[in-house]
Amino acid sequence: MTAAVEPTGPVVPDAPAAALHAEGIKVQFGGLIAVNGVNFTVPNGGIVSLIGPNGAGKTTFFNALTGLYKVAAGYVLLGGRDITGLPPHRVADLGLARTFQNIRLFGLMTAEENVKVAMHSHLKSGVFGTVLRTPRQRREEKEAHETALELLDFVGIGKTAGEYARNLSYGDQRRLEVARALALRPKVLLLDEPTAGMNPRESAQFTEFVHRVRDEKGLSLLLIEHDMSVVMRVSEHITVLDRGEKIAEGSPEQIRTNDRVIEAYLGTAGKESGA
Ligand SMILES: Nc1ncnc2c1ncn2[C@@H]1O[C@H](COP(=O)(O)OP(=O)(O)OP(=O)(O)O)[C@@H](O)[C@H]1O
Repeated sequence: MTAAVEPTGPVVPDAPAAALHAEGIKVQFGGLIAVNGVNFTVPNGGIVSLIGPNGAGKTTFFNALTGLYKVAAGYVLLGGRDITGLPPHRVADLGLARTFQNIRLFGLMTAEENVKVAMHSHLKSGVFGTVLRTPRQRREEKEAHETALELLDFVGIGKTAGEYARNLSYGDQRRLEVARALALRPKVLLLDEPTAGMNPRESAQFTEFVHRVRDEKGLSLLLIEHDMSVVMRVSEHITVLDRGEKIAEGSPEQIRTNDRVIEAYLGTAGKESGA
């Protein structure tokens, strides 16, 4: 593989040609092994879901991928580059962005300001530019304003640009989180329970939205999702965790009919959920 010029992390020569690849990931909290030797791949342009019962280790695995938790063993490759052990902000700069299970917005900032804050790492003007309001800084401000509005439009909440984040509906706050993650210009986007709290209509629209994000922004996506009807509709590939271990992976059809998955998680509800 050819080494792209990036500021950190060695290029691993035989890394699988994937957007994101994790190998042998282990995360421990004292004596508890929350994730145990998990291998995992998000193909370029793929939409992958991570599912499993409560406490299976899904969020812990996400946190290990994004540098929030330290791994006890294993490594993570983003586009073939080793990002293991890098702090979350470096991981985000290198192209792995995420949303959180519990929405993390600045409630007393407007929707537009929330998106602009995320763009900060891409702006070139330093402290002096900010203080002196140089022409470059004014130009960047204008561009940031336009990009923020474009992103808000893209996620379907352009009209709320001037509203405080805390006044938006729950579904719109989730969309704002996605806009903010997209402002980082990621290569891979991780969504942690994106439809939690959405009404059935919003959940149904969400499937189409995820495909649009992938197609129009050229991203790969990884989701943790509890709503099985969403999982089965949105995913091209599903990985199932149970008690920290990967117990199955495959297409929605393969997962729906996998005996081990049915026993551990889906029960009859999984068999009944539509494709
Ligand atoms: N910060 C932590 N300290 C100690 N134990 C933790 C911590 N975070 C998670 N755990 C434990 O690790 C295991 C995996 O939890 P995790 O939250 O990753 O599961 P999950 O699959 O995301 O569950 P849910 O679907 O309920 O969000 C659980 O036993 C949990 O109690």
